[in-house]
Amino acid sequence: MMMGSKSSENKGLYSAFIIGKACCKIIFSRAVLNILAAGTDTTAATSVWAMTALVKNPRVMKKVQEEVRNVGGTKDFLDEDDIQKLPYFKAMIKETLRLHLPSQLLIPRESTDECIVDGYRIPAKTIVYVNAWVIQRDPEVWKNPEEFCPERFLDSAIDFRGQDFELIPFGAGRRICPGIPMAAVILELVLANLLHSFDWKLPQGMVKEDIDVEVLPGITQHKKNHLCLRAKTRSHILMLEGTSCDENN
Ligand code: HEM
Repeated sequence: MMMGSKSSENKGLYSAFIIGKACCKIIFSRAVLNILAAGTDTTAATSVWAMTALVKNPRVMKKVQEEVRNVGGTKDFLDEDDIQKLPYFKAMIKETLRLHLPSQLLIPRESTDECIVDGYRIPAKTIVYVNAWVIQRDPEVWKNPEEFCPERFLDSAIDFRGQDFELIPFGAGRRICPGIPMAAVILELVLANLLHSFDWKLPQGMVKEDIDVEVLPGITQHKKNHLCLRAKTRSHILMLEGTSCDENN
């Protein structure tokens, strides 16, 4: 994608794109937009799914909050160093990405050579779709796959960085998500601080069974219906209201 122009040499990526033809600007802006879309939508959706899973599983919510608060103590803000001391919290994020991965299908691949997968012959040059959602709920791999149970990762080396093919919310191989470090830091900081600073209650009259896990159609799997919760600090209750929550409050 780098544009060949002597004057663009050593002037950085942006110069390489804009010097020359107008279409280079378009390519550059599309590339930036792609990164923004790929990065913001997915992390936002995953944060909502994590909170959804936690309010639906009060046992996990209690356990993860205890861990976060033991480490956070009276601090106002948990930083990246604090988060390294939170094994259960990190396991909770893995479990969220196992059950509620934002991209269910990975980027399509083309097979280079003929091969046999599980008895099926895949000719060369076949477009192959990898369904990570199905892999991550495979009962032959995961015990009680539908259950939200971070404990499964506590004594396990399985990670989401593309080496363990049973957990591939960021994909694997050459086209693996390049945003993993950024996504991990954002998810950890956002969720740890939400759990540290607030208790999360359902709107009056609602029980956890009322919270659905329906998904909006689209490339990124967003929760279809807004997650509406009351955030309660130690000293007072902050009502977090969205327009769609009004009827519940
Ligand atoms: C929870 C957060 C995220 C999830 C679950 C996620 C997931 C994915 C997946 C599944 C792919 C396709 C990988 C494959 O087919 O092997 C992908 C690609 C990509 N992701 Fe992410 N992503 C996340 C956050 C981010 C962030 C924060 C950025 C950038 C700041 C980012 C940038 C990209 C880009 C540019 C690609 C395309 C890579 C290519 O075409 O080769 N993603 N992501």
